[in-house]
Parts: sequence; structure tokens; C-alpha cells
Amino acid sequence: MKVVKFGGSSLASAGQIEKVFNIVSADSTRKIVVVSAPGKREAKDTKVTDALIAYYNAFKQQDVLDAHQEWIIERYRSIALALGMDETVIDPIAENIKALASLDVKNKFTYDTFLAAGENNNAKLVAQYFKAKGLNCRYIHPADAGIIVSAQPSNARLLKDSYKKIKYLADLEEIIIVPGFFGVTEAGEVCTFSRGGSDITGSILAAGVKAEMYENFTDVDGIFAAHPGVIKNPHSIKELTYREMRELAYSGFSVLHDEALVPAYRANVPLVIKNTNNPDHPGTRIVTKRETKGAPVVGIASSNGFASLFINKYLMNKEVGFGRKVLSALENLGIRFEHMPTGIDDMSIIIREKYLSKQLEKSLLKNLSESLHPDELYIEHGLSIIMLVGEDMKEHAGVTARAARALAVHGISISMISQGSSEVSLMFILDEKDEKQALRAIYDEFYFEI
Ligand SMILES: Nc1ncnc2c1ncn2[C@@H]1O[C@H](COP(=O)(O)OP(=O)(O)O)[C@@H](O)[C@H]1O
Ligand SMILES: N[C@@H](CC(=O)OP(=O)(O)O)C(=O)O
Repeated sequence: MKVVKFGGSSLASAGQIEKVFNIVSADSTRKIVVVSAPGKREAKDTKVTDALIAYYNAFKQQDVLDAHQEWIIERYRSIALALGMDETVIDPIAENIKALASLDVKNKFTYDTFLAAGENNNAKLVAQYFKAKGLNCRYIHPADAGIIVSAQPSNARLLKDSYKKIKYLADLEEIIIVPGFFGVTEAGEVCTFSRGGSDITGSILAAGVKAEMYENFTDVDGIFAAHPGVIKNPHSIKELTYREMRELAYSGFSVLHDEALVPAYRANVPLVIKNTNNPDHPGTRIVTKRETKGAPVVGIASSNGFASLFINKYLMNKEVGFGRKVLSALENLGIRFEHMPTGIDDMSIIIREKYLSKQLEKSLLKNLSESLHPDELYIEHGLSIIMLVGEDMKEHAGVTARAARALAVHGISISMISQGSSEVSLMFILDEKDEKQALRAIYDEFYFEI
């Protein structure tokens, strides 16, 4: 059996839902369907999830709510009517959206309950439509599917025991329609994964029922070798390993949530990214191991919003415990870090700017200055990372030199270079203003080999 997940772009309108129906009914092994909330119909449109966030903010500020509620209800109404469904199917959806305003604003799961309503109502609507079209299907709430998660609002993690329950879904007769993006805590509270988390639901269910495949449907013909917003007509990748995808998802390939890889990978379920608008295209397969050797660089990702904490002290390499003191200072302030390129006498800690408030920054510099007495200590903002990814990079000499030369030719200066010992990825850290040009330069350098 296959688990199929349809993203918001695949469910944004009646026309899209019609395509989803055709895809599901074309293959009788597609038994579990995970749906997102209606997404954008065109670039400037608003996703239902974002409209629910705006609704929640108004609710929290005790603002007027009617316009927010109406906009969301209207999204579902226009879809249902265009699908030829009876107007009354909207009644329970409208009631549910309005009832959110009676939740307890102080409950830490209220925000998640608002957001989850986007997928929950959509899954019910889709199931009703599929049924009316003669498909033997059933809506199942994540609590009944067995998706039980830790009580971390907006950042849920599946509790391992959940898999014991989830596997019963494999024995059900009907096609199962499950809303993505959220689970419930042991106390029964609705708790979402982080944004884009319907991909995680699909992966969990695929692992739980030991699916033969997890098909993730979106609006592109698979994963491109670089962001389509920066590179015109980028090369589409036929096959990627889980490790490569993990690196790419981490560093900016927004097409798949990076946490969605683990469940499918551990259960050895192959994952395929496919296009709802072009379902005959084979898409991109994500596999545990590649059969044939690949090009040195299979994908190039980039991401901005990084800061670098720079510490220099003469004879740092001889000072026992130096690194521990740096990491303890970060830990004590609850700051997570991403990378740590080092030299003999210096060390840089790369941190996402969103996790470094002005106040934290001040405390961090003060603590480090007192505990380390460094020669130099400062934080640089406005950095981007460019990540070249490929498991077979280690077998090709000169990848770093080629990438660095491509940047030099365009006059782009590199702040730092970092490569882990597994050599799956090679990272350049540079000024945010150079990010797009750097991506184009490196893409052009490796383009013909990808
Ligand atoms: N390397 C990449 N390959 C393919 N798509 C990418 C890549 N990087 C970013 N994207 C973007 O990701 C989008 C799909 O992700 P998302 O918006 O989450 O879709 P969905 O709503 O279907 O879940 C694509 O439309 C594309 O613009
Ligand atoms: N609707 C949620 C969850 C999700 O996964 O959506 P999508 O599949 O459209 O990325 C969000 O926007 O974050």
C-alpha cells in the first residue's frame, strides 16, 4: 500500500481537488491520503493556515473577528460549491471556525487548535466529496489514527508508542483520509508540528503501516537542483539519498519538511516527490542507497538569516576546556547553534538570527568575555549559507576549489568554509547580499554535471 500526501497547493481550489481525486482513484494501492489545508491559488493569495494565524492574533487582541471568520469560511464554501456539493456541507465547517473564538486564550494549545482547523475541516470536506463520487473512503482524526505526540505546542514530536496503534490502519477496508500537520497529546490536546508539518504526518503514517511507498504530491515535477525562484528552469533531480535530502531540506529546499525524512527513512519506505499537476512525471525518488554513482554535486541550497559569533585567542588550541566554556555559555542561555568552523586560535559559532535576541546577544558576549578573556570577540549579522550536497562528493577531488573559484570570478568574498567529515555537504558562509549571485555562480559551475 501507498501513503499519499497532498500539500496546500494541491488542494487550493475545486479544480485541484478534482486532480487529487483522479490521482487517488487511479491507483488502488493509494490507501492512506494525508491532506493539508487549502494553500495559495496564485502567488499573492493567502494560505488558510496564515489566515488562521491572523484570526488567532485578532482573537488574542480581542479585536473584531467577523471578517477573519468569513474569509476562512468563504475559502471552503467556494471550493465546495465549485465541486457541486450542497451548500449545507459548509454549516459544520462554519460552526467549527466560529467556535474557535470560544477557546481559552490562556491554554497553551489554543493557537495550535486554531491552526489545525485548517487541515481538519479540509480532510472532512475532501472525504465527503470523494464519498459522493463513489470512492469507499473514511475520514479519520489523528487521535483515532494513533498520532500521539509530546506536549510541545507548535513543535510536536511523535511518541514512539504511537506506531503500535497506527499499524491498524493497514487493515482497514476503506481509503483513509487523515488531516496532516497535527497530532494529539496524551491528555487529548491538539498539538501541531512546525509549519509545513503535513509532510511529517505522511511520513509517520507511511512508517506506521510499513507502506511500500510514501508519495508526496506538490506543485513541481520533483526536487530541483536549486531553488526555482533564483535559478531559471533548474535541473530536476531523479534520485536523491535521504542524507542528501536532509542536508538540502535543512539548508533551504522548502519543498519537503526536514523532519519528514526520519520516520520513512527508519522504516525503509521509499519517498517520492510528485506533481499533482503532472502526475505522470516520475518525480524525485528519495532512497536509502543509490544504485549507481552520482555526480559530485546533486543539489545546491541556500538560506539566509544567520549570525556568526567570532572568538579569537592566541594559543586557544592549548587551553583545555575552551570549547566547553563556549558551549556552556550557549547552553546556559538556551541558544542553539548550527555550525562551528574552527581555526588554531579562533572559533566561529553559526547561529540562526531568529534565536538570538538583542538581550541574549548582550548576555552571551558578557559571559564569554568574563570566562574566556579573548583577544577578539564579536557577533557578525546578515550572513547566508550556500550548501553544496552530494554523497559522492568525497570521491571527486577539487569540488571546493571549483566552487571557490566560481565565487572569486564573480568577486564574491567567502566568510567561512565548512565541511563535515562525512563529506555529504560543503558549506560556504557569506554576506546575505551576495546569496543569490553566489547560488547562480555555483550552479553554473556544476550545472552540466548534475
Ligand atoms: N529545490 C527545490 N525544488 C523544488 N521546489 C522547490 C525547491 N526549493 C523551493 N521549492 C519550492 O517549494 C514549493 C513547494 O512546496 P510547498 O509550498 O510546501 O508546497 P505544498 O503546498 O504542495 O506543500 C514549490 O512550488 C517551489 O517553489
Ligand atoms: N498548512 C500547514 C501545514 C502544511 O504542511 O502545509 P503544506 O503541505 O501546504 O506545506 C502550513 O501551511 O504550514
